[in-house]
Order: sequence, then C-alpha cells, then structure tokens
Amino acid sequence: ALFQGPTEEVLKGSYDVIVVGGGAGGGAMASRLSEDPDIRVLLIEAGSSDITNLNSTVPGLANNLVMSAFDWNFTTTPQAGYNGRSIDYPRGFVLGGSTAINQMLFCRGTVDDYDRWARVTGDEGWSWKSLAPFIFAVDHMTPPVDHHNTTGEFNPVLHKNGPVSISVDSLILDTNTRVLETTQQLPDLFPFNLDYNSGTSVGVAWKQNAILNGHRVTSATSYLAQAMNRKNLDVVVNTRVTKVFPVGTEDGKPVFRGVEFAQTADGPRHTLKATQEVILSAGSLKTPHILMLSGIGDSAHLSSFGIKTIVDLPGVGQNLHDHAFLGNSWTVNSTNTLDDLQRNATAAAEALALWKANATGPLSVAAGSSQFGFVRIPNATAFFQQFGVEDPSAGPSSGHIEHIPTNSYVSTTVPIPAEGHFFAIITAVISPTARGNVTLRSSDPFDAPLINPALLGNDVDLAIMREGVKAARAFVKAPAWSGYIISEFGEFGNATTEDALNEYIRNNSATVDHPVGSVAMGKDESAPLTPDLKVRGTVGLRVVDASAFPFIPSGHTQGPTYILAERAAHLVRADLKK
Ligand SMILES: Cc1cc2nc3c(=O)[nH]c(=O)nc-3n(C[C@H](O)[C@H](O)[C@H](O)COP(=O)(O)OP(=O)(O)OC[C@H]3O[C@@H](n4cnc5c(N)ncnc54)[C@H](O)[C@@H]3O)c2cc1C
Repeated sequence: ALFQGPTEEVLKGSYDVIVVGGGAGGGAMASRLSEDPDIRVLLIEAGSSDITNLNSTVPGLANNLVMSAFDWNFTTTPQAGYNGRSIDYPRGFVLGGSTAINQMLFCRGTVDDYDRWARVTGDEGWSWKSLAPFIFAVDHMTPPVDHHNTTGEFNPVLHKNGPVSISVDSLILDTNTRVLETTQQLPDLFPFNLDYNSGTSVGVAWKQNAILNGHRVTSATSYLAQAMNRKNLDVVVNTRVTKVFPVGTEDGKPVFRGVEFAQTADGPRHTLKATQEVILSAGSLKTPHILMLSGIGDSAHLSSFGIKTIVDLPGVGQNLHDHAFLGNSWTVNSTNTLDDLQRNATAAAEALALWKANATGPLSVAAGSSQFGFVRIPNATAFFQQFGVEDPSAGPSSGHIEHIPTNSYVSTTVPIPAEGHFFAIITAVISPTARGNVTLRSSDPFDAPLINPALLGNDVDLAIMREGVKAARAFVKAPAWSGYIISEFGEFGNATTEDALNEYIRNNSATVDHPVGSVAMGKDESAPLTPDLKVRGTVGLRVVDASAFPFIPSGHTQGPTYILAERAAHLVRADLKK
C-alpha cells in the first residue's frame, strides 16, 4: 500500500527488506523483490507520490522540472574546469526519482562498458554476455504516438517484454532527413547505427525514449505501478532516511539492518529494522551522504564533523564522475524550428493544447531531437598518448563523444534570443577521466552534501570536449546542411583559436545529469562495495543505484541503473533463499 507518511501501520510493520529511495534503482528493486510473495518490502521515498503532475507527464515540459518542487535543487561546488562556476545539479525528489524529471532517453550501454565492469569487479556476472537476461528484462518497444512505420528505426529483435515502455519519436522534425543524409555523406565519422542498444552504440541512430503514447514513463509508472497492489509491498513517501544503524554484529561485522527516518529536520525521528537487508537506492549524491551520516566512510572526514566511525571506508563518496554537456547553436535559414516553444507563450499554449487533445505534437517528444549519436575520436590511442593516458573509452563499441542534433537553440548559460531560428548540436564528454567526490557539509541530514563532480576536471576531458565541438562543426559541413545552416551563434562563432575554444567550452558547459560511481563496486578492498553490491565491512547493507557503477557507461544512465537493479534483485533473492 501507499502511505503519505510514516503512519502507525508502517511503524508497526515487519519487513524483510527496506529499500531507501524510489528512483531507477529503488523502484526496480522494490518491484522485482516483491514479486516473491514471501518477501515483505518497504520502500521509503523522501519526495512525494505526485507522479501524474503535468510537467512530469508531458515529455516536452521536462525542463520545467529542474529547480522545482520535484528536484532536490542541489548545486555543485565551484568547478575548476568551468572557470570556477557552480552549476545546478538536478536530482528527482518524487517517487520515480530522477526518472521522473529526466530527458527520457533510453540507453543500455555497450558490450565494452559492462565487460569493463566485469574486469574491475572480477565478477564475470557483470559482463554484457552474462547480463543479457537482465538487459532484456527492462524495456519493451511500443509504437510512437503518430503510428508511423518504424521499419529501419530500431531492431525489433533487441526488445522484449520488460516493464519500461519505450518508443521512437513521432516524425515532427524536418531536420531528421538532413541528419540521415549526413550519415550517408560522412559515413566514416558519422555512420548510421540501426539500434544503439545492440551493445555497440557508435554512430548516429534514432533515439529510443521512455515514452508511452506521448506520456513519460518512470520507474514509478512502470516497475512500481505493476507492484503497487501487492500485499507484501508498502511504499511510504514524504519521508527522508537520516541514517542506517547497526542492530548487532555477525562475524565481528556490524549488522546494518536499522533505518532511521524523519519527515522534517525538527520533526520526530522514527526507526525500523529489516529482518534481512537494507538497500540504499538514494542515488549517487544521497547514498554516499547517508552512509557517511551513518558512520561509514573516511574516518578522518567523519570525525571532523563529530561523527563516530563504525566502518572506516575511505572510498565512500569518492570516484564521482559525470558527462559534461555543451549546447552549440547555429542560426538557420528556416522558421520551422522549435525555438518559439521556448519564448512565445502562444506557440507554447498551442503545443500544450495539442498534447492535451491527443498527446501528439512537439511536446510529445523530449528536447527537440529524434536522433543522436556517439563518435569515436579517430586514432584514439595516439590521441590520448599526447596526454600520457590510455584511451579512456571502454572499448571500440563505445564512443568518446556524444552528439545530440537539436531543432532549436540550446544553451544553459545564455537565454534564447528574442528573434531568430536555430539548430544546435549538444556535445558531451562520454568517457571522462577526472574524478570528484561527495563530502559532508555538516552532520545535519537535512543539509545538502558538498558535490564536486570534477566536470572537465583535467586537460584530457577538455580535449575530448574540444574534439566534440570540432566534430559538430564537421557534421554541419556535410552537403545536407548547405543552404540551411547560416552561422555559428554567439561565443561559439568567436571560438576560432584553440584558446578561444577552451574558454568557450569552460564558460558554457553544464551536465548531462549523469553523476555515478560515488560508492563503487570493485574487487579491490579499497572499493566501498563488493562485486555483489554489499557495503564492505558490513552485514545486511547493499547499494543498488548509479553510485555503484565503477565506470560511467558510454550513454545515458537510467537504463544501466535499471539493468544493475535487475541483477541486484536476482542476487538478493538468491541470498534470501539461503
Ligand atoms: C534532469 C535530468 C535529466 C536526465 N536525463 C536522462 C536521460 O535522458 N536518460 C537517461 O538515461 N538518464 C537521464 N538522467 C539520469 C538518470 O535519470 C539517473 O541516472 C537515474 O535515475 C539514476 O537512478 P538512481 O536510482 O541512482 O537515482 P534516482 O533515480 O535519482 O533515485 C534516487 C531516489 O532516492 C530518493 N532519496 C534520496 N535521498 C533519500 C533519503 N534520504 N531518504 C529517502 N529517499 C531518498 C530520491 O528522492 C530519489 O527518488 C537524467 C537525470 C536528470 C536529473
């Protein structure tokens, strides 16, 4: 059942597993674990259960969710790679977590991404081949809302019967044809890829989005919706876990089956004990935060905040990394762009009316792009040797750079001009090498942690972004764009020397919102998690969310989080049977 707060019924309940956080990882875990009627599951979510609000339901209104009541409203520390700018760092604060505020793009990651996880964990179970049943358990393909013939837009064999409905876009963007022509005109750098979810993502492909009939799909509307009526699942919202605590010891290790939670900073603190496991799925920023507040982390750091160390685990909060994002805009010789949706109230109202009538039109798709692609830097080995590092991509099936061609102006730093029409290519560093961290700001669980994702935190990552911008410039040099593209807009147009390009990048980059890795699994004792996602040095405590990734996948991160949770549920269920 769903509870709006920690009622008597919840507090008197008996639960085998308590899952903390109802986002991608937690929603999938609670759903898969409760498939077994013998496992009683409690899911505790800090945000609300308002999963049908308009901004979260209409794909094209996603931007309204950032810095809203559905966002934790975090900001980063000043980013050296961004000339000292701090940036907004959105995270979903609602059932569904960040899947309820994200841009819905559905990527699985590649063969090389998962094979690298298998190598660093020493667990073959994380390889692409071994994960296949879990990879295929997540999504199923549905028709786009315009019901056009989708032959040639994805490979149907690769999509089975998972709970997350996905679809390719309705055909509303006239730039789609030019993007496809570019793949024929410049096939070496930008080959067409029928289905980037095949395990090889390099090339330009039609996007697959977590969208069903023009409505956003989240972990709450997919995984949790199918589980909500089960008698063995309780979900409590508006309730924040403040720490986990030991209830005893086993083999000399603390047994972390206790969970403390509260609704407000000065409201009552309640506790519950799971009979079997506590699973932290609070995401890459809050999971390490909860661990540190609970005395699990670097002892010197914890003691400087007066927190008693229970498990000295210096890796907690380290290894935070993310994909840097940059919108590069050109003026175009067309008025048929989505720019007016952003700046003209009448155009926005018409689009919303169309969506309300039958969930079609420009708001039925996410962010003005139906295709995207991954690019490898040519001669990568030699390129990275210049910086004294190995090729940081996971392997040949993964890119270094992501491109998202967009039929409108894109910038996170300069507002859209009142006049003019635009085309943009978002460039992203998909194989970052810099690593940051999440640390305590105070010992108050209602205070945000300090968040340093180290975006463009070294010369290698800056160089990858430079190559991304150069490749974007090469993209629009294809004959397909002649007569359409007019000129590079704003500071982009002045970035003609390497120095100017660096400054343009540092002044205007942001995040693709993919923080991962802050409580990573690994075979080395220094990794905070074991390969089966248990917090080292503890009993009864696991992490199942994007913080467990040892390396960021070379694509967007909700799919990999669902995949991780699918295998995690399998591991937990196997352990509970023992
Ligand atoms: C703006 C934005 C755009 C994005 N775009 C895409 C995209 O297009 N495609 C894609 O694949 N990925 C995208 N992502 C990333 C993707 O959504 C995340 O990688 C994914 O949701 C991570 O899952 P998670 O379970 O680790 O964390 P989350 O989904 O963030 O879930 C964590 C949950 O834990 C809850 N929680 C936190 N602390 C506590 C506490 N103390 N007590 C109780 N509950 C707590 C949170 O409220 C939240 O519900 C985007 C993310 C954002 C924010």
